[in-house]
Amino acid sequence: MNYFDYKYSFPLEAGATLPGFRLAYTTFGTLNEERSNVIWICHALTGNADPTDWWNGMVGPGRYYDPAQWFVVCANILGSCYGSTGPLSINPETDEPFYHDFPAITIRDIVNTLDLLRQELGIDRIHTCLGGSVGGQQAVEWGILKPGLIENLILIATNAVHSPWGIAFNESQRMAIEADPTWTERRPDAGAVGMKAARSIALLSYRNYDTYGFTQALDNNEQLDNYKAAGYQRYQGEKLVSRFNAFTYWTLSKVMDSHNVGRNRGSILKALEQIKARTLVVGIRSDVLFPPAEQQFLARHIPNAVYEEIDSLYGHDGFLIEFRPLTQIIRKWMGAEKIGEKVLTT
Ligand SMILES: CC(=O)SCCNC(=O)CCNC(=O)[C@H](O)C(C)(C)COP(=O)(O)OP(=O)(O)OC[C@H]1O[C@@H](n2cnc3c(N)ncnc32)[C@H](O)[C@@H]1OP(=O)(O)O
Ligand SMILES: N[C@@H](CCO)C(=O)O
Repeated sequence: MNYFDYKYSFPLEAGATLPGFRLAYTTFGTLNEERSNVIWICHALTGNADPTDWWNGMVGPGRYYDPAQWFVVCANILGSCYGSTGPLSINPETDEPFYHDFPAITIRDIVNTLDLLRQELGIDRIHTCLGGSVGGQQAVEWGILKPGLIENLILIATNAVHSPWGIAFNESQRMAIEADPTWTERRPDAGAVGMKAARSIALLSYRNYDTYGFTQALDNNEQLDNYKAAGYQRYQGEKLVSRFNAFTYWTLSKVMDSHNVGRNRGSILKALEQIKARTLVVGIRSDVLFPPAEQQFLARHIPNAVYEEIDSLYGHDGFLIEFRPLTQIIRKWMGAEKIGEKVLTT
């Protein structure tokens, strides 16, 4: 793991200022002489800086993004808890962790920190920037913020503005955290029980009716309790608690809520029109959180974007699982002769 320490005050979009920040990041492969082989991967809500961990079907030896050919960069985002500055970091003004005092941050702030890291690494063009979900929110924002920097933009299961539906899911999760009586305490595991319930709520939006029907089917007709689906929800909550914290969860859920590429840019359409990168947008047919209509909207309004759709039993989380169709679509698009052709599959 590498660290980038930015030692200057960093004004945030919502008004507060961070007294500097740290980003944890990984790189794989070698930057070529022309500095033209950069693949920048933006991670999703609870991801980290190591895509060979959570996207191992896309990145690694023999994968589409093979470090033998590409220089792959991924940074843990501001506000997260895998090495970058977040609510559990020490606030230099108090010498104590920020906890509830961590300031409100936005996707645009996160992208500005990524861009500072990019400059530090001496990268002046990104061959491909890609991400799914919150990762895609960063990628589209970066494409607007720095037109001309990114040559190829791949936006998967993401949107231009977070939907009222998505915000409602996030608020329900924050309500679960607030209902935990420990949430007001200043300790790293405050709100952990609430976060378990929050993850359980979130899972309903990351999967769908069919996912549960297929993977958590009733054992028999005689059952009165102890259903598999119930055990699964609890297990997933426990699993997140073992690797995450409620402060970060809260902060990043707010980051999703405020994602809106149109803010202070006239309109969402005007913002999307600024993108110069050749763009591929991928939707997942069974995604109930970021439904395909959101990606079709992106593809309609980003100049020369191509839209593709994949199937997945997993719904929204399909972007973390469906490596084969994703690779096929990216390979086809990268090799596409007719750049600018719009393929809208409904
Ligand atoms: C530092 C870090 O660890 S970062 C971890 C990396 N994670 C990220 O980057 C976030 C993105 N990743 C994810 O969100 C997820 O890992 C996904 C979407 C890719 C896959 O989700 P998973 O939880 O692995 O898959 P799935 O939903 O099928 O659940 C399988 C798990 O549930 C358990 N499970 C399944 N059914 C049940 C049940 N009825 N009762 C109890 N447990 C169950 C399985 O045993 C399995 O457990 P395991 O994860 O300990 O092996
Ligand atoms: N399952 C994803 C969230 C959906 O984007 C994560 O935990 O990061």
